[in-house]
Amino acid sequence: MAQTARVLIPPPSAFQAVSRLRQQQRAHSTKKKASAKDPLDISAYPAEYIRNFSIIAHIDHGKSTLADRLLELTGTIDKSATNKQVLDKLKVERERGITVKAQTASMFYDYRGHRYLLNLIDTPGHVDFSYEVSRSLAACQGTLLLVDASQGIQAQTVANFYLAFGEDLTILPVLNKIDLPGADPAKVKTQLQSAFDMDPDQVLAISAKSNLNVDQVLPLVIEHIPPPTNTVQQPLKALLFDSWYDSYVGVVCLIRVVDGIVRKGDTIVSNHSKRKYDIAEVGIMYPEPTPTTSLQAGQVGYITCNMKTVSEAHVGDTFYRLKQPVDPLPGFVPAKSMVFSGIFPVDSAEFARLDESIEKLTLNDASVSMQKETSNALGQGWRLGFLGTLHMDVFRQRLEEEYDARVIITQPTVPYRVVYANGDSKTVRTPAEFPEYHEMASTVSETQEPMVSATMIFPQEYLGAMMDLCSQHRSGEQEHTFIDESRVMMTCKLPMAEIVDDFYTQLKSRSSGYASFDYEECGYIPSDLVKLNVNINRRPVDALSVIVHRSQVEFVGRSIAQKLKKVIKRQLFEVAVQVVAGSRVVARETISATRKDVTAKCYGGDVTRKMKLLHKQKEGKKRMRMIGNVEIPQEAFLAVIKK
Ligand SMILES: Nc1nc2c(ncn2[C@@H]2O[C@H](COP(=O)(O)OP(=O)(O)OP(=O)(O)O)[C@@H](O)[C@H]2O)c(=O)[nH]1
Repeated sequence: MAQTARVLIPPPSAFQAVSRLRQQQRAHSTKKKASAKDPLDISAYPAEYIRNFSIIAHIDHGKSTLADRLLELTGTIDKSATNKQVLDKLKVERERGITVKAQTASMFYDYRGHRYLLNLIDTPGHVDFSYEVSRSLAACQGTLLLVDASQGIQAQTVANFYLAFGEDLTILPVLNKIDLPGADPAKVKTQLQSAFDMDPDQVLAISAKSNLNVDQVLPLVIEHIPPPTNTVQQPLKALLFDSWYDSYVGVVCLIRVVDGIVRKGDTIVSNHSKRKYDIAEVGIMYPEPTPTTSLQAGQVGYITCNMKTVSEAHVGDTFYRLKQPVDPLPGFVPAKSMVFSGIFPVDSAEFARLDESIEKLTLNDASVSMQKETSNALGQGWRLGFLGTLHMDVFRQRLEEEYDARVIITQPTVPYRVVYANGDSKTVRTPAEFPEYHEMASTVSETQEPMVSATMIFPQEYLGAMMDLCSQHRSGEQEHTFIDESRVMMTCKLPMAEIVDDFYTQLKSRSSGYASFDYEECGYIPSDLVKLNVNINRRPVDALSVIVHRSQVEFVGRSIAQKLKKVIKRQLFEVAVQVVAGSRVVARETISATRKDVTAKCYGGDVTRKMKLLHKQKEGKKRMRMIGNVEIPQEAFLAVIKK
């Protein structure tokens, strides 16, 4: 029941002051957390006055901008110019202008005489991060489906709609960017009607940038999204849906309290590991972690406890109170890695440090799978599984920027399957595991590759170019339908290996950026696969091996040899680069001999200058790998990845 008289949180103006103070604290020192303050009492918010919702959309349709506006409107953050995209917290997100990690923020909002506690989850738009979206949706009862009024429905609009639909959430369509001259709200409303059977009259049209109609968003949320169920009297049942590592407080778990109540000092048990934890702090993301006296049924917030290692926070886990076990929540289907790549430290002395960094980073990103790997050429490293190539690239960037790591990433591969003559089969995640040429005929009965079902949406004038692109990437039969008079939705099956390569870049360039793309995995088909090995001066460099379809052997082989020729520096002797399929040389390049004297330009005396140059050369060499007697630069591995 409503207990408005007991609202103990400060009024919005005081919140602004707290928020401002917090920002100042953040700017000057990151040492002191808000935990020094008295905890907020949010027990006066029963489920009835809570709304948990997310914003989903295609990439760049304005989710983070709308989230900013809502946080400003509720006084959760200032309207200052520095408060841009506050929920895109990672450096990589700000640099690339994309959301990679779903973020939660709580707000208080007065509506029709009541104060509501609203929990908003901003989700990523890119297909590689859709796992983040599905986890976030498990903490919500409804979602805003945001569509750019100038671009209309795109591939991830469709994919995200079906994710939310599958979770049985209330979906509220919102058109954004109606301030743009190219915006055509009427047309996009028709698209929403024909694609999702939505009533055009129920679609709210806003501009998150200019604040137009943004004040109508939260009333829409309160009136149409159902509150969570009020089960505060029942034993504690909480879903762990996200977690991260904070260097001051350790592991932070984001939870949705489904039943009961949880407070500081309680002892809870993880259903996954059956380990006990004492809760050190509970709180809400406001938008920074802000302690509260409790979290109760329907509320979304964080807990910190005595979790020692980052791997203990198992996303999808259910927590319950000690001695009061409950039926666990269904959790999540584990994210399936689509792209596997080897990661090795540039300097092998950094292995232990990199191991720790990767472990921390994978806690913040449960969709990365990890296993140790040893390469003849690169030493000890890891084989990591990612959801896509952007995901892989973002992971690498975060390792380098947030953990100051220097790594070599090998050519990504998809999980192939090898069926042996004796009936056994195995999934192959690295070229090293793939049978050699001579073994194929005697022991292997079939090789298979994973396929995806791809959806593309684009203006109809690009239909020919898109059909061409798919055919060149070994697509199956293509089907297309018109979603309005000028836009086409095309679907087809493609080998996953084709899309981890440069498919997306080509799709964008051939459609002048207008085509959008989404895919989901759809099983394996038999495929004639061949392993290509690279020999440098007759020594195999296992980290450069690739698995390709037989039809691509010559083309890929030539391209690898040419790229390596460009990036491997000339040595004091001649270097032969060979790409081989079994004993057959598919392509060969020769790098002629030279001698590089870095001090050549230093005429005359200054010995310190010469020393400096020689030292610099030595530093540069740390980024090299010796394969036999040939130095291979880091760029060689990157060159093979890039087309
Ligand atoms: N003109 C106009 N531009 C907008 C509006 N809303 C957002 N933008 C701009 O659109 C771009 C993308 O906005 P974001 O909020 O980062 O989009 P997003 O959906 O969060 O992006 P991802 O998280 O990467 O999927 C930014 O340059 C915004 O300034 C709007 O209402 N009008």
